[in-house]
Amino acid sequence: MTTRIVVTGTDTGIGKTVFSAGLAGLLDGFYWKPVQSGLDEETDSEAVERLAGLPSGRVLPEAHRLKSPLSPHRSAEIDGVSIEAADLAFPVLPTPLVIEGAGGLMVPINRQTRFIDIFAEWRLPVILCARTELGTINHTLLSIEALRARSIPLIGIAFIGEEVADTQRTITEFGAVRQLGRLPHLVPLTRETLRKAMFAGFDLAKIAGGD
Ligand SMILES: Nc1ncnc2c1ncn2[C@@H]1O[C@H](COP(=O)(O)OP(=O)(O)OP(=O)(O)O)[C@@H](O)[C@H]1O
Ligand SMILES: C[C@H](N)[C@H](N)CCCCCC(=O)O
Ligand SMILES: [Mg+2]
Repeated sequence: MTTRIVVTGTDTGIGKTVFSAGLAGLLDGFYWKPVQSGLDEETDSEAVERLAGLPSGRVLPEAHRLKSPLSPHRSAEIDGVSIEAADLAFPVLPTPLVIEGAGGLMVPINRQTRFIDIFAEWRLPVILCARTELGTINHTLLSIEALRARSIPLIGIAFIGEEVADTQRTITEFGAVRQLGRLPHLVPLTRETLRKAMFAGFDLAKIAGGD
């Protein structure tokens, strides 16, 4: 059973947090967003508190909370702080832990280090979230290539959005990667609709089985 899973994505704003909330709920685990940039609106951790249906204490505090909703490296500079890789040592816990990056793989945490460099150090299995809309084939295959070039274990793709069967098939075939499932855009998005959609859309054995 994989106890620590990194959730990353092909871009910012594609649904990593909602998927992470659903996954953490399904695994009855913990959630950690090491670096949160943007504090004026609901943070990722607050969204997971609202959506995951976990007991209190399961959403761990961020290592960095940065004011501006920008790339972490820039948001940190504006706040006059520096994010170091050592700040992002993941906690060792007895139960599953879902760790969410920020934006996509190449997003920098400072002027020398990107999230993908952290993931390569961690060597934890990764789930890559991807849209299903036009444009996702390129973004997803590029992300897969970047993970493979660094031997970062990739459990598979979590598609987010309406079904586009040929796009999903094209990505899994060219990427030689498992499709873990698909999370549609939920209206309304609630703890209940998310839990139902995760049970319907994903095979936990494929996910928890690891890379
Ligand atoms: N499956 C979904 N159903 C309904 N709304 C969704 C879904 N996935 C994402 N959203 C909405 O889309 C917006 C962006 O989603 P989310 O915050 O999960 O993106 P993200 O990839 O985590 O972004 P970031 O890179 O900032 O962490 C949010 O308002 C979220 O509520
Ligand atoms: C602010 C946003 N919600 C994320 N937390 C950070 C996204 C960084 C994206 C950087 C980029 O790819 O240009
Ligand atoms: Mg997020």
